[in-house]
Amino acid sequence: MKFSAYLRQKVEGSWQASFDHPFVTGVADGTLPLDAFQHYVLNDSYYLSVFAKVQALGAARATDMQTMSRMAFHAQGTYEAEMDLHRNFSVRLGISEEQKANFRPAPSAYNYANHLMAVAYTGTLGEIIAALLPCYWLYWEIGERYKGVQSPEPIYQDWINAYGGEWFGELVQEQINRLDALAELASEEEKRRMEQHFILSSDYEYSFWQMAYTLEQWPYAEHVAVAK
Ligand SMILES: Cc1ncc(CO)c(N)n1
Repeated sequence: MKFSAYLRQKVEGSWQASFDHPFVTGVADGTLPLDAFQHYVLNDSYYLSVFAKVQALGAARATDMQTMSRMAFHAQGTYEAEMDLHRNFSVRLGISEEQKANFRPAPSAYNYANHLMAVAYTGTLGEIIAALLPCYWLYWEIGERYKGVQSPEPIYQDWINAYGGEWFGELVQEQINRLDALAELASEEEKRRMEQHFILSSDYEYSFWQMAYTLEQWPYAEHVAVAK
């Protein structure tokens, strides 16, 4: 069995929970409150800026020019495609400059980003890809599941379309193949760490929906109390 297939099996439960999460089903059927999506967009913009940095750190860790160039291309892609999408959402959701200026990532977004950063600075390229892969792969599966779905909310429809696109599928497959190639060369000990990172990232993906859906804040958030 390919290492990617082995990992996919391991996270069946948490990925299914993501597919069934009211944030995800609410995007598709339009029942998700817009303030939850706004909370998601703000936190995801922060998350994606770290995601791109980790892709670039992966580029720096590569031992051949081809892999380095591809990882750098992926970092650029995150910046262009995903940040573009988010800029567009920010305008349509009416997120103000003040909201952006005062924004602090919620605990779950901050923890997930720091998990990726820790792996980027301490792990091998195989470990970095393993930590990044659920972000790609889970969203791709969501995009596939909701292909053909027409959400009553046009903003949500654009989000669904972004992850069901052909261009995204190709990027995901490339990273799955990269993970399998690196796993072939990895020791049992390294593969064990790759598995841990993949599972932890999958758990954080689930937490991210929950964070958005519950409008998660830091327990002590004076600025929120003052604003109310
Ligand atoms: C939290 C999260 N995971 C994955 C993606 C897809 O790249 C995203 N935009 N945000």
